[in-house]
Amino acid sequence: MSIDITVVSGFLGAGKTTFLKKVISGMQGKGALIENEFGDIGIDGDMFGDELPVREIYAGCICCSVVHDFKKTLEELVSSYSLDYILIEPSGVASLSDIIKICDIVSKSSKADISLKRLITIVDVKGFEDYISDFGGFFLDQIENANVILLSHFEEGDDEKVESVVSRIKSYNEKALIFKENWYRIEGGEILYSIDSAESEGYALEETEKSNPANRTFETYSARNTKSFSEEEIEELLISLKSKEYGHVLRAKGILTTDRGKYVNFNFSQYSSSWSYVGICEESKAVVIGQDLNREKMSKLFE
Ligand SMILES: Nc1nc2c(ncn2[C@@H]2O[C@H](COP(=O)(O)OP(=O)(O)OP(=O)(O)O)[C@@H](O)[C@H]2O)c(=O)[nH]1
Repeated sequence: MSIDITVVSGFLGAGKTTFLKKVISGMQGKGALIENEFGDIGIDGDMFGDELPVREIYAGCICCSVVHDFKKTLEELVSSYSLDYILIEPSGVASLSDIIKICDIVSKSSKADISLKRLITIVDVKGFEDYISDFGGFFLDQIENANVILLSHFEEGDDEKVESVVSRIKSYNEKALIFKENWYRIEGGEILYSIDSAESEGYALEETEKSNPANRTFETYSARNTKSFSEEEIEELLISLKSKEYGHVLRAKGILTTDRGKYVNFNFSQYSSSWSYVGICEESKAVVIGQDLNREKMSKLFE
């Protein structure tokens, strides 16, 4: 029996973790998840509770600066645990083509029967144009090498925008299955069924012109044991991260405590932000990814 690998890539905040959380319960057999975060602190791993074993690799991308950790983790998983499937969530700025290559190398060296079953990229409709023009080197590699593309961050009535993004995606990758429905509103098993019942073209590596490594293009700020916030202050925080006051913030997320002793999960990108109450967490923490970050101001905000 082969071990099916599903890679869920997509730019910062596209919805990778949200997608995985939805579909995990519909996966058949015994599996594990490799969760990669560009920031110094893992946030997403906590979102999976004990649904399946999660291996977290953070402080860089599994395709470059922490590639050895990734190879080691993948080798160990394929050779020691009789798994049926492995899910991989690379950081939002990872190169999908490099991850495919690493999976191929591990497949050959371990003699394990690994099948790259789903190479999924989630495309944020709202951020599409800006991400192509500002970070094309990272973003296009994810689009060109996917065999399934899902769209995120759009609502009913956005049909024109969706069609324009779909036709741009087709110009970069005409073979991928583009799933136009709003998966965010669909039950996990149904999404998997739709993806798997469509004919897949397999994959052919596309060599995108390489950009600078992610750790030379993006920087991160992280904080543990962050201060407490009122609900109003959390709203203000999400608005203020949009201004240039803190630098060019592309993504921020974390777990904060409120002045009423509750825990809140917050999510920020330039195109959407939200927060919601979550159960008791081990610690409060925040991670910010961007460019020219103002660390002094950032630490006043969180610490
Ligand atoms: N409205 C809407 N919100 C979405 C959609 N997809 C994701 N979100 C929200 O966007 C935020 C970020 O989603 P994540 O799943 O954490 O994104 P990610 O790609 O894992 O983020 P990073 O790995 O940190 O880059 C969360 O608040 C999600 O609930 C979507 O299609 N529509």
